[in-house]
Amino acid sequence: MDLRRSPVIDRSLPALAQGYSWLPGLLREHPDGVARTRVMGKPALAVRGPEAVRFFYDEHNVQRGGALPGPVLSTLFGHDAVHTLDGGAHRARKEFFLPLLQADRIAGLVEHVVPVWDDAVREWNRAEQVVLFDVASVVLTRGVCRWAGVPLDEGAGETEHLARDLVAMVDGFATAGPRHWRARRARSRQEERFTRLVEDVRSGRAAAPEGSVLAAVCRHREATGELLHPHTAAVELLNVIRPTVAVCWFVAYTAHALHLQPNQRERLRGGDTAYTAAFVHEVRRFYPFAPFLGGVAVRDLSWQGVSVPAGAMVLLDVFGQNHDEELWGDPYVFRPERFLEHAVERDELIPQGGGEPRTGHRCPGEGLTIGLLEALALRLAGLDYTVPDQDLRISLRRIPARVRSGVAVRDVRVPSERTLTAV
Ligand code: HEM
Repeated sequence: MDLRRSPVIDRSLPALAQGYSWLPGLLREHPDGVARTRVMGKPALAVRGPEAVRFFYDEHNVQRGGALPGPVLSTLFGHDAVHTLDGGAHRARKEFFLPLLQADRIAGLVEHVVPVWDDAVREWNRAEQVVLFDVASVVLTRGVCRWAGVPLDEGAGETEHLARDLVAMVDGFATAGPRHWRARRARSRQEERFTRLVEDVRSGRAAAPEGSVLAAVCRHREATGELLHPHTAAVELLNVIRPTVAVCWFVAYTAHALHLQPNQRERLRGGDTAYTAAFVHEVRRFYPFAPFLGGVAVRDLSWQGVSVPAGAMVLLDVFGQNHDEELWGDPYVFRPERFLEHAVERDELIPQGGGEPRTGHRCPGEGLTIGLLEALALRLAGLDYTVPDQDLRISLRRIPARVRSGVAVRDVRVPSERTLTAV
């Protein structure tokens, strides 16, 4: 089979309309795990499975330059972001993010977010109703900014504004409608503000706490030895803050899982750390977030007997792999125990990409995400609340998916101090 003879109809728009089921549907028609299509005007190969992950993450095969469409850069990642770089330029930029993989950094972020959550819980108790997605986004914004050394004018409601903008950037990257334009405006606004912050720190008009993410981005240098352009530094600082706040998607998914399977709440309250870790993996596997990843073939390639010409797109089906029956057996059942029964291989569970985060494009925030979710899932499970009637559906046609209601809760109470201090 030759990819040059791929379908002539471009699937970019139908892909947006079909959402998460697009590539899994295509791959179902090709049980050998290889499907041909056409996106962004180019022939494209869709792949999944641990071996495909290794093929995709080998930069002698697939690179990122030119793979991400402009509308995604203008909303989700920012232009000139680390996501778009290859080779030496990528490795030099990635150096800025690598300390985030360290256990002490992960613990530091969790230690900043947890007290903010605990303070917020007291407020939720006084409110008639709170939407967990929204309040978690504010908690995460306040916590990550304190940790990263980013100043916020609390009196002016800056935390809530920033939280809304960061959520909008994620929410609007894959649609052509008003959500997309909201995302673009949010990004422009915050890039401008963060660029000013970088310039102020460099000129001494503002202080960056020693050892903070803000201080690091202001000092970081490109492979050429030059300081990052202030706009690029702002883009990369946002590439730490924004995805950390996006953990609110998983907090709402956690609440969804606890509501539909109340026994999970009891298991988490039991305080078994291995079970908590398994639960968090299952939330990241089961619930939809990143649909697929794209790269460009750097030379004429062959994958499973299919010839892939240089310049063709290669798409890694992230959602499909996390729901692949061959890998998971019962992929559409929420069952954390699966992660206690079998150790998961590096390239099997890929909600945040595959391969090695140090050398490739795998998410450098995976440890931060897991650390935060372990702490917040335990705290959420430790709370008592009621869940009024609401629309808890999650549409797989919407990218990114989210619980439609955001999970509204009432009568929030901390049943005992023991539950909170067990974290
Ligand atoms: C909400 C949870 C998160 C999800 C679902 C997520 C998902 C992803 C995915 C799918 C990728 C692409 C991997 C690739 O291109 O091969 C990625 C890359 C990235 N993520 Fe995350 N992420 C999350 C949290 C974080 C956090 C907390 C950070 C903070 C540091 C972060 C920073 C990044 C960066 C900088 C990249 C680009 C890495 C590169 O291109 O080398 N992410 N993430």
